[in-house]
Order: sequence, then structure tokens, then C-alpha cells
Amino acid sequence: MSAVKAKICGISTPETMQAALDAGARWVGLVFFPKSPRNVSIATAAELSRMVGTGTRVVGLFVDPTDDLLDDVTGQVPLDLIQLHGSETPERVAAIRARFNLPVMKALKVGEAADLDAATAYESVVDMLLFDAKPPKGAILPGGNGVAFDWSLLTGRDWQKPWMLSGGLDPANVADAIRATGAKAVDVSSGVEDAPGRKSPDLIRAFLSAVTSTGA
Ligand SMILES: O=C(O)c1ccccc1N[C@@H]1O[C@H](COP(=O)(O)O)[C@@H](O)[C@H]1O
Repeated sequence: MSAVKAKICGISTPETMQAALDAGARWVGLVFFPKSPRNVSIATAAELSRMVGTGTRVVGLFVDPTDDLLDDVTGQVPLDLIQLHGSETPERVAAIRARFNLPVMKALKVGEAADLDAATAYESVVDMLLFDAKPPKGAILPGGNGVAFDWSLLTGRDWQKPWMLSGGLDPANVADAIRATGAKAVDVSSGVEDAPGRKSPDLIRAFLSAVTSTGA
């Protein structure tokens, strides 16, 4: 069994949730961001989260959320981790973590080496870091764009908190990404879809099998 853990993000149907659970996803992500094609209602998220047993963690993905939205979601969906994928400052991340008493993962957008320096300011207020590619110019979404960054930027870097790699991963490149970066956790959204927002059970299985095949 591979030591690398995987998150399948943007699940919106029972069929694809079941595929992720059966194939060994460590985290399943539910998107609460109306501009995303993967956005789910709170009712759908609650229903999907009821399928999840022990061994898999439910992640709520938010982009600069208000406390009201977080109140509504956390009141109805049992989240294990809050993923913040907007422009949240370290202070805002700390406030969310304290108010909702849940672990938080902050996404950092990487385009060049200097972008990784920003992680330092978040290390004391997060439970996990997530390194994603900078969105392309004009992109509507701050993530979930299927774009990779230069993985070699991570070479020689070390953080006090566990971290996850994302951005443009798919079944064909995830093993290389793990080998190149030493990532112990990976996250995918677009790379396991056959159309924007439409997850493919076959691609989910292929991705998780490729992660396992690294044996890392
Ligand atoms: O998936 C989305 O729709 C999304 C929307 C807004 C912010 C982040 C989003 N997804 C996260 O983006 C990265 C990379 O995704 P991809 O594999 O390149 O499509 C990943 O961490 C998703 O959790």
C-alpha cells in the first residue's frame, strides 16, 4: 500500500463519491464556491458526506468564505478539514480555525520560487499547506484549472507542517509528480473529469491506482 495519500476534490454525485471511497481516497473534497462547476448545495454535500466512513476525511473547499457561509455549512455537513483557496490572510485563517474548531489547509498559488516564501507566514496557523499552480490570466476560478506549476520549485524546500501537491495532476503524470517532489499527499480535480465539473469514476480509479503504484 502506497504511503502517499490522495484527495479527490469536487465530488458532486453519489456514484463518483463511491468510486473515490472504494478506490482508497484519503480525502474527498466538496466545493462551496458558486462560480465553480463543482459547486454543491449544502443539502447535496450533507447527503454525500453521509456515505463517508472511517478512514476517509471530508474536506470543505471555500474561497474567501464569510463566517455565515461557514456557519451554515459546518452546521449541516460534518467536515474534517476546511480548505481555504482564496486570498485569506494568515490572520483570517487563524480566526476561521479558532471559531470553527476544525483543522485548516491553506492553498498557496505557486508561479515562481518567491511564492513559496509566503508559506512561512501561514505555518503557525494551519494544519496543512497546499501548493497549487497560479491560475492562468483571466481565469474565473482561483484553483481547479488543471494547470501545473514547475515542480522543481519545491526541491530543497521544507515546511513545519504537512503539505499537499495539486495543480494539473492526472492519472498520467501523478507518479512523476510524486517522484519529482517527494509529496506525501496529492490533490486532483480537473484531471479526473471528462468534462468540467463531471468526475469520471474510471479516471478516479486510474488516478488512485497511479498514486498507489509509486509505492512511495
Ligand atoms: O475545483 C474547483 O472547482 C476549485 C474552485 C476554486 C478553488 C479551488 C478549486 N479546486 C482546487 O484546485 C486545485 C487544483 O485543481 P486541478 O486538479 O488543477 O483542477 C486542487 O487543490 C483543488 O482542490
